[in-house]
Amino acid sequence: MKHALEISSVRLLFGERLILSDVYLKIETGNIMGLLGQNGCGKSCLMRGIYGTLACEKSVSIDDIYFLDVYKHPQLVRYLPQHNFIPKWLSLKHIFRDFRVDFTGFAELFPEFRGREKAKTGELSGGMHRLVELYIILKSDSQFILLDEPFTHISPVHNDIIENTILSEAENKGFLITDHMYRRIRKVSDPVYLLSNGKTHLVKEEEDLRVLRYVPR
Ligand SMILES: Nc1ncnc2c1ncn2[C@@H]1O[C@H](COP(=O)(O)OP(=O)(O)OP(=O)(O)O)[C@@H](O)[C@H]1O
Repeated sequence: MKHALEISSVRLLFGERLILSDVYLKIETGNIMGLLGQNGCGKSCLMRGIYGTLACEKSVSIDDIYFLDVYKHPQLVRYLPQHNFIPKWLSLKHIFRDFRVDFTGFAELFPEFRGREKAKTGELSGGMHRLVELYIILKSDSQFILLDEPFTHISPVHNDIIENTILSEAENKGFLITDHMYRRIRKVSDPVYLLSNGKTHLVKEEEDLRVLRYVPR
């Protein structure tokens, strides 16, 4: 079944500083929407605003039902924040069970985790910890997935596997992804927007990124 996440009238001010202004996005099942933008332009704030963990003016609906706090409905939306969110004392077994994600499938894709089900995330390297968080979010049973910097901290070979996993999960989900690995974002996403001066600009080709001063000329 196809679902639609619609975000409109997003406006965020910190003091006098306007961070987001009249942002509109529509993500449907099967869409992988990419979001690029300079450091500090408001990408994470936008995701947190949609998710409901940052207060801002907004209208967020899924299939025409409006939500202020969609984070209370993990079957609808899951969010990978920029920073680690799983406590270091939890075992992989515990985490995969809580998120109802199959550990065996994970260990088949990433053989270095084979036999490590009882390991705690605190025993993993930073990148492996991140990989666990990323995988359980994108494999979770949810209609829409927001990923804040999924590719950062992950090695290129693992990122190729993650890219393929996102593509296959997108058969039944909609994604909003932001990362500074803009070539990966452009490869996996369509459409791609660049957030600048609080507004979204559609990116069709690499030259647009130069014109919008995201990449150097
Ligand atoms: N609680 C807050 N109070 C005041 N300003 C804030 C607060 N949270 C974020 N900001 C500011 O809002 C702006 C947008 O922050 P945000 O984290 O969304 O940027 P970003 O686009 O995700 O950047 P990056 O690519 O560096 O992660 C930044 O200038 C940041 O300093």
